[in-house]
Amino acid sequence: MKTYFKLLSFAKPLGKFAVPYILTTILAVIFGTLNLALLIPLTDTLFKADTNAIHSIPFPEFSLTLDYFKNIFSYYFNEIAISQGKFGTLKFVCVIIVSSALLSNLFRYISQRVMEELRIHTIENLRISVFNNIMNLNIGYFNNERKGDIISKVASDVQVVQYTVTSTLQVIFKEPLQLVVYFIILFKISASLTLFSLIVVPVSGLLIARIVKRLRKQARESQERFGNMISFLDEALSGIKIIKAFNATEFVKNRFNNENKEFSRLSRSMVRRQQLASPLSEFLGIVTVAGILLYGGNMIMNQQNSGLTAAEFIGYIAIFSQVTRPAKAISETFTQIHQGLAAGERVLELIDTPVLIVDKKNATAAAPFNSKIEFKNVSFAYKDRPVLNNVSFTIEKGQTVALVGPSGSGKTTICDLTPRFYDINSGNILFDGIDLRDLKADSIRSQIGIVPQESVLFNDTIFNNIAFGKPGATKEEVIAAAKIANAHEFIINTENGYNTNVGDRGAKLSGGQRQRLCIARAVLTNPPIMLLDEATSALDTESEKLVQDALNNLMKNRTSLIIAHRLSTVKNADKIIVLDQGRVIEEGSNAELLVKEGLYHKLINMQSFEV
Ligand SMILES: Nc1ncnc2c1ncn2[C@@H]1O[C@H](COP(=O)(O)OP(=O)(O)OP(=O)(O)O)[C@@H](O)[C@H]1O
Repeated sequence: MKTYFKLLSFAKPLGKFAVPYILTTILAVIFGTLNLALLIPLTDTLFKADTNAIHSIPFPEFSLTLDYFKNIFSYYFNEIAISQGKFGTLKFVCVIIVSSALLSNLFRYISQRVMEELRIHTIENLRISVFNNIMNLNIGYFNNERKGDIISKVASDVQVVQYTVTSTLQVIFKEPLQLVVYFIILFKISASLTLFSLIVVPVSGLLIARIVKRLRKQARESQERFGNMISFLDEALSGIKIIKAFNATEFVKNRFNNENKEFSRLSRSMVRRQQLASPLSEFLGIVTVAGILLYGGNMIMNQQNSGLTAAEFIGYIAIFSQVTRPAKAISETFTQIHQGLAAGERVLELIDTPVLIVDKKNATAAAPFNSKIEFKNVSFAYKDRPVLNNVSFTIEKGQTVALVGPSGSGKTTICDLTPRFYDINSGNILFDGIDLRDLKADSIRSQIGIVPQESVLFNDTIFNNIAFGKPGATKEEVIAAAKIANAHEFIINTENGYNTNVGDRGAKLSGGQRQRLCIARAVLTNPPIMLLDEATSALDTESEKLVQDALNNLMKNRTSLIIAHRLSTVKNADKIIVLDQGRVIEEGSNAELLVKEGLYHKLINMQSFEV
């Protein structure tokens, strides 16, 4: 129930929808029921022996009861029967039946429109909240979650919530109201028959509750399986080249098929349960109608003093046969709501995941960078896996600092800590002497540019990929950045120049071209500090030179921290930090470190760097 109300809170402002919905639904229910109740005078007229025997009745006195309205109807009905005869009365009843059917359907249509509005509005809000929260989450969250699962929560689970949880809103109000109104009329016609029929309702309720009990757990499991399938799909699509190169298509297909089979098994079992509820309640409904036929028919046949006329009995059966419809709708909703709630829980988990890296209340905006970044006794662990141990070093403004060390020594981690993608466990990272945690994260990140090892491009035009970090950048600015990044020449030779689409993750471009676009993007935002992860993938000499020149242009007049993979980079760096197993073990210039004959010397001798 908590989940349900939490999901409903996304329907705000509920009042805007609730009032018109309730009003139109009440009217639809009233006219809908009237329609059926009119069967009684209709049958009465058809089977009445003689209208001449009818006498005038007085106009009823006003009172706010059901009987008053019934008496008004009887009055006019009587008058018409006297003046127009049998056929005239029949016409009168038919006109009223048609009018009330028209009104009932009109109001039902309006109420459904309001409900659809509410449904779409709620889901829109829910989707925005989920996506916003995902974007706000810290990078660490994504290391532990499967991308496909997140995708399936946003894409599929939100949809399930739409079709189950919000559709129950309709059922929660309308169907019970319809049931109550039907039962009022039924009681009015015959209290004893209605009491008899009421015995069956709790019995069918209990039976259905038993059937649907396991549904929620199954629904959750099946949604998780679906998430796995999307993950596989995502991985398979991104790694299609490798899959083919390693002849692993069969392996990947099998993995996907297994998940798919398991998902289908769960879906089958769930659907069977869900579908059992509806025929069961319908069957129980028919059993009740048959019971009433026996019981009520017997009353009439024996002419017992029940006050029930044949016409009333037919009207009664007609209305009672309609009772099963809202009852069925309610039972169906109960079976579906489990699926909706399970999906809702998964979506809410994502919305409620706390954003771990948030600005302190009194955080200030960092002033433009003007002196140094300092790591002071920094220790850091990914969850409980220690990675950096008491790391200290300084990057002075204008310096180029190279990080070197064996694989897994913690170079990337240091680069990720500088823009505060993670919070450290102990020590301080100081930006111009102020701890990162006392500054607004945005104000630091806006002063840091990142060129990752693997180019990150979006399926968009070249222009938009470059202008990504600077919304509203002009064409001239983008071209100037592309020129500095040695990218302009190749861009204007593409099919549509700056408007060429780069394909999924930049698939339509070469590796060197992708890198140069990423460099152009960094140039355009013009940050004073650059974090660079040098690409290790071998490019041909021509392309390599273009990229290297572009990087040199980018680093000019900036402060740079580089994960170095090239000999030229380390040689030209102002300072080299040598890491081993999360510790800084050497620090100095190329010449100083070579003299020491330590790890750096060893790395050079092992030809760990590309020339
Ligand atoms: N998200 C993560 N969760 C847990 N452990 C991680 C995570 N990312 C990295 N590590 C671990 O932290 C250590 C340092 O990783 P890091 O990526 O910083 O090394 P690196 O020096 O950049 O390595 P390489 O040169 O191979 O890129 C490694 O042992 C790695 O296994």
